[in-house]
Amino acid sequence: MYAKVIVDVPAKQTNRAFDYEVPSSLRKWVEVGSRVGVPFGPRVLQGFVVELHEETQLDAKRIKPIQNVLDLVPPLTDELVLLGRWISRMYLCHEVTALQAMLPAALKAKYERAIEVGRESGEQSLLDMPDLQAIVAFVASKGSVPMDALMERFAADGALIKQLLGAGILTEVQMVKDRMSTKKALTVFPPAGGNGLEQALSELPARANKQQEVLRYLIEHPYAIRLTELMETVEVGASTVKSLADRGWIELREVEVMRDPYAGRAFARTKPLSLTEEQSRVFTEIRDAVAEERHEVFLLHGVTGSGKTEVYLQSIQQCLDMGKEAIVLVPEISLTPQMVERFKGRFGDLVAVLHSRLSNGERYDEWRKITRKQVKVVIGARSAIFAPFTKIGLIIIDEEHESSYKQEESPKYHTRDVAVKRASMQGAAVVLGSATPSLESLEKTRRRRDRDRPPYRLLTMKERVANRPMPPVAIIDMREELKSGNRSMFSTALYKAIEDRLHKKEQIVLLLNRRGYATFVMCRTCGYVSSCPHCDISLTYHQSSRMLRCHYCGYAEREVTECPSCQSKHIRHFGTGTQRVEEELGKIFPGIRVIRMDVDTTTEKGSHEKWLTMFREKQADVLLGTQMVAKGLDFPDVTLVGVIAADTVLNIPDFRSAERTFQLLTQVAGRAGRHEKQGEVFVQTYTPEHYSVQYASQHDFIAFANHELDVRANLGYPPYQRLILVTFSHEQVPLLVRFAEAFVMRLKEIAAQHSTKQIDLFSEAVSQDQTFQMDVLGPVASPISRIKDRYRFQCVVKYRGEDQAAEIVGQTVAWFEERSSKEKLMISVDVDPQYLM
Ligand SMILES: Nc1ncnc2c1ncn2[C@@H]1O[C@H](COP(=O)(O)OP(=O)(O)OP(=O)(O)O)[C@@H](O)[C@H]1O
Ligand SMILES: [Zn+2]
Ligand SMILES: [Zn+2]
Repeated sequence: MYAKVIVDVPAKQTNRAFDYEVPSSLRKWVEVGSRVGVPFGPRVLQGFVVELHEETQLDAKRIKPIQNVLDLVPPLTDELVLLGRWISRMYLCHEVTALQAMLPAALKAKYERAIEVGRESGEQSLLDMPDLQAIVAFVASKGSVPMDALMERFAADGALIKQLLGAGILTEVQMVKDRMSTKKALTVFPPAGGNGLEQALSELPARANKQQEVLRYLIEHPYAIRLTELMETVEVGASTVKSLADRGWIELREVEVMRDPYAGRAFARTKPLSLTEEQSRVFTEIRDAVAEERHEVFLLHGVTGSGKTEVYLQSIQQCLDMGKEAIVLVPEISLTPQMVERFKGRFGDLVAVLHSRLSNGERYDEWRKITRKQVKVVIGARSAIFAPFTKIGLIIIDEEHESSYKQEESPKYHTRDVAVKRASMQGAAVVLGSATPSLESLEKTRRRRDRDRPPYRLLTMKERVANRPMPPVAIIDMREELKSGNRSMFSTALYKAIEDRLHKKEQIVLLLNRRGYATFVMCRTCGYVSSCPHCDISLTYHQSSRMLRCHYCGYAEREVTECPSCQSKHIRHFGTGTQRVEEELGKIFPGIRVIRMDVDTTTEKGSHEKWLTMFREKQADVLLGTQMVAKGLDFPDVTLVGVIAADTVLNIPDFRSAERTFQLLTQVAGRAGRHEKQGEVFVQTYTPEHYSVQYASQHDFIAFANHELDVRANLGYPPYQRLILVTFSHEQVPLLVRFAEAFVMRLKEIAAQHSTKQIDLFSEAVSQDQTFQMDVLGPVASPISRIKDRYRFQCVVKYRGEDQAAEIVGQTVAWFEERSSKEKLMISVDVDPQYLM
């Protein structure tokens, strides 16, 4: 038997499957999706088996055998292997990069060197020396000894070991292992039924009372028990238990244990709520698709507080009733304990949770619950879409519009599109839920090709549950505030409202989508702006450390009090960041309790959850933060939401700014008045007339979407045209420009050849009626024209007609890499980019 193996080297030359022989001893174990160690040139590499064949096209004599198999059960399924290939073509990455992304970090390979007894007979005369004999005997007895261990054991005999290696009596092998091992714990095993323990008890001397206690306990509870647990229960030391094991009465051995990040937390079980009319209409549609095992994509547009989660829960129940599995994706920052609780509360131990705040070990163990089929539901961020389930009935993506679903590093996949692809491979239903759906998804519910149905189906929930009203939103024109002499960052109305809530002991959420203290430092005399010496962006002032920091590369310098350019003392912080607001609140409302949540206060593990718990327990009056406070939170006592400056996002030069502004305002407004108490929202802005601000204040997503879709159609932006962003970087500008221009020229040539023939990459995605059309904009300097001393140029490929463009760009990159390999030029390709930076 022969295997096609993708090796663990993300490079162009190795981006294909290589043939290996499957030795008969490994035949039972090697499957598609297995990780194996294979000889590759002088090394041994980890690889993934992607195909198995009885025959090979190559010269069988020259094919090397697979060295070892890393897993008893393959970590990837056939389907994930195919999905990996799809991702590598769609998003132009190496196939192994896509496959690696599907595995928990614990399964990343580690290469170890070990010593074994060699096959060659070598100079056997060496073995007449007793010292050498001892070493060889030791290695032989172990089979294989890690290099370090051998050197440690025979520390004085380095020269001898070398001699043995040189003679081929010992040989060095490279081994591939997992970076993370399973966690083991010493466990006590009494004999079956406690047999013989009574006898043991009678043999113990009277003064060994601790040992007696242990035996008595085990006679009553003749089951395996973790050593630490036994020590705690009977209040004895480890040595007491060990001495019993030494006498052979009980057995003590290491057993694998699972790290459960939610161990010890009790989740109150919840029952399905009786659905509102809107909920039940939507649920029926989803349930039918799941019940009929039909692949269908639903876009669930439900206003904030309309009860989308309950619909998800009951749809999952349907899935479980049919013996199938479900994946729930949630943006990383919305994956709070509160969120987990809602799922664990309904489905208990059938739920595994995967997110980046888990340690590698915890994540690995959660992941293994999936491969062992101990769980049926996975809830997690982005990468949970690769959960190795085999019978998926339903995939839910909550807050589907979130840009964090797009992975920023290679593989730069969009989770939503991967989910739809995976669901189509398994015949599963997909629910994309949001109060502010992405325009890409909305457009797919409207698109009509010939007489076909649109690719997605729109489901709508317009009302909050229990007839709770949407909170009224007041837009406050900050220019007017200035005119009337208010120079503070709080308008009079917002100030009064905060005062009122403090008085009533209700809670407040304040949003400012900018961290730090001020955006930048500028000299009022000469206009000098402090900027990063390595990147072309201004530095941000951080009050607590009194430092200026670059948010791209981490560069930091001391606060300046004098302009480095003109020595003027009129150098000041401009703009407002969360830290500034916190300080100001303290000044205006002495004694106010503020929790600030932004990247700077949530780096520590668990800090995000800690802040939210404190706020829930009403240990603070105000939750102030960046977009982190806008999403998914459900606090009954929040009756006021204030947006300090709606323009922060609007002013970012990106074609999605209006959409992001609308989403952010709608999401944060949705935090108010979700329970019995009525809520109120204030949006401060310098551009009150902007349609994104206006429609958000009216809670009118559809009107916003129609307006914005018109804008996009006119400018030829997504969702009507798709984009690929190609970024070039190099330390020297002239070289960079030459390369970028040559690239674009070659790209246009290749595209011209393609427009005449139809290429069918993945047939279902290629539409016949949309003729392929492609434009290349640029090259131009990137908006951030330098990062870490590398200059950046970019070009944007705009196209219609689905996937061919990726293929064309891929060919151009390949052509290019062959010609520029010595030049240290870096090219990065982002298909469907979320930001054009
Ligand atoms: N059928 C129902 N009967 C009673 N209460 C319900 C029902 N459905 C949902 N709720 C409650 O309504 C509140 C809002 O629901 P949920 O958080 O699911 O809304 P959502 O649509 O996810 O909102 P958001 O988009 O803002 O996160 C929750 O407290 C939930 O327990
Ligand atoms: Zn100056
Ligand atoms: Zn920098």
